[in-house]
Amino acid sequence: MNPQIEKLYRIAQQKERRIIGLMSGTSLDGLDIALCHIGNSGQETILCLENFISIPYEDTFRQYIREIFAKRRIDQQVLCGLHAYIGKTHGTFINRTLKQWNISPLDVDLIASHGQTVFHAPQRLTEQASFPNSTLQIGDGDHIAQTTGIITVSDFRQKHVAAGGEGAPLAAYGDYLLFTSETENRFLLNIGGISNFTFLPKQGSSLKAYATDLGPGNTMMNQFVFEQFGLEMDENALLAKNGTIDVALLEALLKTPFFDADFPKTTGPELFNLAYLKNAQFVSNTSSLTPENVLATLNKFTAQVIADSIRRVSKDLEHVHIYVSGGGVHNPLLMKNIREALPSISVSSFSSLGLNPDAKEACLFALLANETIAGSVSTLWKIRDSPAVCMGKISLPY
Ligand SMILES: Nc1ncnc2c1ncn2[C@@H]1O[C@H](COP(=O)(O)OP(=O)(O)OP(=O)(O)O)[C@@H](O)[C@H]1O
Ligand SMILES: CC(=O)N[C@H]1[C@@H]2OC[C@@H](O2)[C@@H](O)[C@@H]1O[C@H](C)C(=O)O
Repeated sequence: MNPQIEKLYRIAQQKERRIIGLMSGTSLDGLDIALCHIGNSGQETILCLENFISIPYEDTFRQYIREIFAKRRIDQQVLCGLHAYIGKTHGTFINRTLKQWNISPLDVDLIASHGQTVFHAPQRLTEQASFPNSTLQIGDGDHIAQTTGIITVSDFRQKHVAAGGEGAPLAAYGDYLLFTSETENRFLLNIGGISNFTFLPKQGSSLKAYATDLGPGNTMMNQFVFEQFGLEMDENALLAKNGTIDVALLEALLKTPFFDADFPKTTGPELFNLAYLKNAQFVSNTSSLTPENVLATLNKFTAQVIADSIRRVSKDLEHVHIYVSGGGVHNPLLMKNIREALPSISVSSFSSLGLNPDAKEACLFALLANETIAGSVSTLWKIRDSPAVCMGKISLPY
C-alpha cells in the first residue's frame, strides 16, 4: 500500500486530529491560518483553536488577483499562473508560520485549504441554462501538499455544486455541529466581502438549519474606497462617518431581483460591484454625490440588506440572538446601523461563543476536512436545501 494512504487511514482512525484550516476570502486581504485540534466527528465534534494568524497579501500579489477576480474577460495566462502560484505561496506561508509557532509539519495531520475564489457563477446570476451552477477556487492543493509535506484537502465547493448546490455557503455544516443552542434561535452572521448568515433554530424546533448569502458585506465599500482613494478599506468608517445617507441612492441600490429571491441563495462581487453602484447612481440621478456621502449610503445599504434578511426569518420567533463574525464586525458605523435597524434583537460579537471571529471561517474548513476524512455524511443531512456530501479533494505530498 502507498505509505501515504496508510498514513491517511491512521489519521482517519485517530480520536483527534490537528488540522490547519486556510481561508482567503473575497476581500482579498490575506490568508487566514487556523491551527485546530478537532476531536471526534459529526455531532460529537469538539473543535479547539490552538493558534491563529492572518498574513496580509503584498500589494503586487493582490494586484495579480484583482486582474482576474470576479471578471468575465481575463488573461488566461494570469489565471493559470495564479493557480500554481497561490498554492505555492500558501504552502510557503504555512511553513513560515509553523516555524514561528515552533511546530514541526510532522505534528500536523492535515491542511484544509479553501483556495481563492475567482469567480462564482450560480445559474441565478448567469441565467444560462446550458451551464450548471459553477464556482472556481484557485490555489492548487498539490502545490500546498508538496511545499509543506502535509496531506492537503482542498477545493471543497465542487462536490457541493456537483450534488446540486450552489457551492456556498458551506459554513452551515460546521455552524450546525458546533453552535446549535438548546435555548435560543441563533443567526451566525458573517460580514466578509459578502454577507451571509447561518440560521440555527434552537434544538427541538421543527425548523431546519440553513445558510444563505444576503448581499454585499464589505465588498462595495472596499471597491469604492480603492477607486476613490487607493485605500483597502474605510477603516473604522472614518470616511462614511463624515457623509450623509442619500435616500434616493439607497432605494436604487436595494432594487435587484436577488433581494426578492427566497433563501438560501448565493452571490458575489460578480453582481455587487462598482458597475452595480454606478447603475444605481445613474437611475437615481445621484452621480455627483461626494465620496463620503456615497460611502455613508453604501454602509447603510449593507446594514439594511442584513437587517431586512434577518427580520424576514425571525419575525415569528422568540429568543433570537445574532452573533457577528468577519471583518465587518470591526466597522463601528456598520454595526451601529445594524443594531439600529434591529432594535429588539440582541447582537453580539461571535467571540462571545468562545471562538475568535476572524478565525471562524478557516476553522470551519478544518472541520469540513475532518468530516471528509473521519466523518459520515449522515450528520450533514440536517442542513436545509444543501446536499449531504463530504467535500474536498485529497492531495498526497509524495
Ligand atoms: N477596522 C475596520 N474598519 C472597517 N472595516 C474593516 C475593519 N477591519 C476589517 N474591515 C473590513 O473587513 C474586511 C475583511 O473581512 P473578512 O476577512 O471577513 O473578509 P473575507 O473573509 O475576505 O470575505 P468573505 O467571507 O466574503 O470571503 C476588510 O476588507 C474590511 O472591509
Ligand atoms: C463562492 C464563495 O467563495 N463564497 C464565499 C463568499 O464569502 C462569503 C460568502 O460569499 C459565502 O457564500 C462563501 O464563503 C463562506 C466561507 C461559506 O461558504 O460559508
